[in-house]
Amino acid sequence: MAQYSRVSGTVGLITLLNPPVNALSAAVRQGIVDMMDKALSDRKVKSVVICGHNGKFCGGADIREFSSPLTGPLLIPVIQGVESAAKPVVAAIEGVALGGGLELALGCHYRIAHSKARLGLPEVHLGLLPGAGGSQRLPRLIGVPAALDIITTGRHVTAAEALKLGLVDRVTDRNTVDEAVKFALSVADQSPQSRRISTFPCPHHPDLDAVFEGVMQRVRQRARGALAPVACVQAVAAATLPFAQGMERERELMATLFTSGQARAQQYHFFAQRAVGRWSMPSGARWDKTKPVAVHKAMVIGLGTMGRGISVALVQAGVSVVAMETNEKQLMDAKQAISSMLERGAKRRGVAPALDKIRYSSDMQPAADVDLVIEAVFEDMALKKKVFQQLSALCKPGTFLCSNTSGLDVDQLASETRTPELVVGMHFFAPAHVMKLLEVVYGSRSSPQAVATAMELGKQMGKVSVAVGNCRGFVGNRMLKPYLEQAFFLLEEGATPEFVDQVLEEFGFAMGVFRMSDLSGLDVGWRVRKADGLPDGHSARIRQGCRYSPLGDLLCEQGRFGQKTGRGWYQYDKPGGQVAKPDPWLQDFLEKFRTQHGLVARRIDHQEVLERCLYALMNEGFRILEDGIAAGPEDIDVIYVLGYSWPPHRGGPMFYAAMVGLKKVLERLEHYHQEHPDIPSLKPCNLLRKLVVSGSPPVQKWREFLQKPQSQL
Ligand SMILES: CC/C=C\CC(=O)SCCNC(=O)CCNC(=O)[C@H](O)C(C)(C)COP(=O)(O)OP(=O)(O)OC[C@H]1O[C@@H](n2cnc3c(N)ncnc32)[C@H](O)[C@@H]1OP(=O)(O)O
Repeated sequence: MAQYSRVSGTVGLITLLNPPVNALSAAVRQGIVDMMDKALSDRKVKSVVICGHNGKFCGGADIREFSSPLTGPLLIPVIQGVESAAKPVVAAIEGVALGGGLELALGCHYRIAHSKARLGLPEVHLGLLPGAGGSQRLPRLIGVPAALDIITTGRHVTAAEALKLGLVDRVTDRNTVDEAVKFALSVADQSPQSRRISTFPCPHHPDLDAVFEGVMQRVRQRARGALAPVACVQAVAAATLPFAQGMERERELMATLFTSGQARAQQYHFFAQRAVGRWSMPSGARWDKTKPVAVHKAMVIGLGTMGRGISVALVQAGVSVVAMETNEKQLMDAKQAISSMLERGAKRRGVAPALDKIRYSSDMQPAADVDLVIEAVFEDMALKKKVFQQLSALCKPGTFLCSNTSGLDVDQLASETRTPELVVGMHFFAPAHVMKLLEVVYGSRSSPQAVATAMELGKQMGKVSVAVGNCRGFVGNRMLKPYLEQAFFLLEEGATPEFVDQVLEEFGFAMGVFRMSDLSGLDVGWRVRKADGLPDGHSARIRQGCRYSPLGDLLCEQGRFGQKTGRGWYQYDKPGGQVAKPDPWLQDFLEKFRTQHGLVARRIDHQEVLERCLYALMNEGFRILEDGIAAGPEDIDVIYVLGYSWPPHRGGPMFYAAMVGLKKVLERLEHYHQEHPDIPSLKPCNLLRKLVVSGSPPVQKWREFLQKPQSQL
């Protein structure tokens, strides 16, 4: 809803009131209409200010309303009503003006922003476009190139940048509403006629065609099949037409997006990202019943790529860091690298680099005086255990001990310490100062407070933290295994790496499985498999009664580790090269392999690649839910979108399973398992069967079918 009062004698003040972000629900839209009527019919009122309750202008349309039939007045006429008002209307922007919130501000005749406010049109992240006139008014106000940038990236603009762009008229450090009221008084006698953005022509640009072509090309490349970014460009292109025609085009494009499955997927992802913050543990411990401990000082042990990124993320979050590395040369290199990462980051954010927040050490002693340690040494259990033993002896009581591991047993590490309750896994993703995902892994003895502290620290670092149980590979890497396996089996059966990658990239992954494997290095998994007892030079296709593909191992035995060696599943022009080219050697190798094992290459189609790779991955997701390793499908989906480049417009693997239809997924898995009975990951899991028998409920209802979770190894 909206509140109305008359202030300073002649200013009508309308306050949007819908905590926490004053989203434009039906009641708020109706409130704006009613309060505008009141202000315009009050003879004493000469000008109007619109502001938001509690220091937040408006977070946009109420996204929750998108899933049911719209009620109340539509936002477009509400904004038109504001713009066409005969009295000047000023937007007082504090906190955020996003989406429909900024569109409402664009309907006002003047915009005053607080210096800390953020403005943006992030609809593209919800699978939409700014469909309440934003795609038409913004380019008219700030020009096509700047509008295209803001609309297609959905990024938030600071008040300072908004002022530079001409998006706001004034920026203030003082009370924004008071300033806006003063401003409204000063323009009370002026006609708003010349301030109506819908009447502006689109500013001239010498080569608009080239601008649109360039942006469209970039957007299509980045979009990976997402419809919204492309529609955003098309909508802005319509801003060069007369306003009414542009609005009609915006409406048509919006209607297509609105009913697309993609918008549903991205809106699900928006709420899923927030839902994972409400974590729970098998013991019944929960986010709202556990207080995290504030971390002022942390230590990072091991300054390889991960340790460096983690140090930077901590410093940028305002935590004092001791970065430790025993190898002096590595320590010096790390210091240089971390300083330049901090400087680059600070430059991007327009602040001073916090170089004084970090100090370096070549020994473990400073661990005695920190609140939390993140161990980020090489992924080797024996080495990590040694570090945890040392930490246990050194740290003061209450210090949280965290391991940046991508899949090792957190309970084993905890058992090396005197305080297993303070031990958790913190699985960062590379580059750790950039990637938004953090898996927080609780072991069987981790205390709720340790989990809450790691979750909160992740949030402070700007990450979306997901609490997961302790099992091999946790959630993300555990699901990756059957996915990779299927890709290897498909090669054995007749596919090529290029074809498998092409299918997965068309689906929307940033990189197909083989290009990704070349980038991250084939040797990483090989070393883990060898540590698990993989015999050298052995190419058997059946291990412990199950199908096994030795292809990756055989490539590693040839020194083909991927990009870093210039050869892997593809060939590169040099070690470290990035352009993947099909390698005739690999074709020959695959043919020989098939002959050696009596395999006849068959034609594998697009559908089989997708179904076998993705359904095997989803099936593991159902098992993870069944085992209680993830608390709900949202947790898995957030992990896959933020950490494994699953296309956001497909929601995540569990959401996608629901979109495809659980019955179909089950049938196809049954079919493939019948064809390949020696591949256990294709055997449909019980939870999937149970959901199908229960009529395939929507993904939001799956939690009702899950047993009480428990930590499992
Ligand atoms: C014709 C169509 C016209 C217009 C289309 C649109 O306007 S689409 C909406 C465009 N707006 C956005 O995309 C903004 C989305 N919100 C945010 O980015 C952040 O929430 C925000 C505003 C920056 C605040 O961030 P903060 O970290 O402070 O809070 P949090 O994200 O946890 O949100 C708090 C709770 O508010 C809920 N919420 C936020 N925005 C909306 C919204 N637009 N509609 C409905 N609900 C919203 C959010 O879900 C949180 O609630 P929770 O119960 O925890 O899920």
